[in-house]
Amino acid sequence: MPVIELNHISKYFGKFAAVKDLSLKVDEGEFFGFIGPNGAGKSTTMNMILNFIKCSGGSIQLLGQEMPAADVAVKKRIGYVPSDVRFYPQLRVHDLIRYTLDFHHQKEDKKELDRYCELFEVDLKKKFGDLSLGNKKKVAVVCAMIHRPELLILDEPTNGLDPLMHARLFRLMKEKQEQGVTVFLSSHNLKEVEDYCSKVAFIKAGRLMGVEDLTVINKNVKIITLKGEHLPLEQMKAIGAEIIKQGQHEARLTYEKELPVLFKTLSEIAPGLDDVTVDNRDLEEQFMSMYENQEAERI
Ligand SMILES: Nc1ncnc2c1ncn2[C@@H]1O[C@H](COP(=O)(O)OP(=O)(O)OP(=O)(O)O)[C@@H](O)[C@H]1O
Repeated sequence: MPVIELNHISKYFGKFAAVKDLSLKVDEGEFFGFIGPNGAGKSTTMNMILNFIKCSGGSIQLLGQEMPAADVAVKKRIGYVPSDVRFYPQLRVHDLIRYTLDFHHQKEDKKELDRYCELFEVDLKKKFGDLSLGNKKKVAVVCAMIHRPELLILDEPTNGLDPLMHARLFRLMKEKQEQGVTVFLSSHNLKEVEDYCSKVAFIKAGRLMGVEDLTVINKNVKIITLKGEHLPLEQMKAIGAEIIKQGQHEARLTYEKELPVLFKTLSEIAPGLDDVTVDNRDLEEQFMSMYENQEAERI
């Protein structure tokens, strides 16, 4: 069953389309990455999902219920970490967590709270306004998880966290997903998305560029970089390689056919070149080639 279902949603700010005709399904128990360059429309999409802003068009179903009609009922089942964390500065962290639990009609589980506080080094006695950016983010993470949500929506949750906390947060999200929680997160950290997510959606200029299953995305795809005075691109194209970037003395190509054919061709062309490298394609390469090749329009 889809936990998040977006049907042709759009968001216009005046005439500017921040999100345009975006349809997406996130199934129960998935660890779903939502990636795209700055200003692509990730936060706008999340804000529409959570009914913080109204869609200009399209419809949204969350946890099987129609939004915005089911707003409060659905939000009780969701944990959310915003990209820009803002709570009342005068509130102590412990009070903030108590209010979160009250909203979700839940009692404090001391053992669980202690575990999160230890994991993220959160000081319950501090005033929220006195915390650093990273520590505010960690409090937001605890607030998002403490009421045991079925769906976690996290907007660049690792922003401001140090590498140790990055790792701890991703491990905790993975643990939640293994317990059946659906995780939907936007991120600029492609390595982490690649390591943890089962699916990834690419968004650019407000449009969905594609959804990829990360278990198959990079299988058998090679990235070949050729450097030299004369690049034998026709010979590479003849064996099925596709050019993804071409400069005067350097070209990058993808290849996903028979490897013996590739290596035979490379051994023939290598003597005329300055350098040849062959790598497995990773998410970063996929991301870069997708963004370099396609320029979506905004109307
Ligand atoms: N309230 C608003 N009024 C006008 N334009 C807006 C508004 N909110 C967002 N935008 C524009 O919509 C576009 C998408 O912004 P959004 O914050 O969704 O991008 P993002 O993918 O989350 O970016 P980042 O990775 O930098 O956080 C941007 O060009 C942004 O300037």
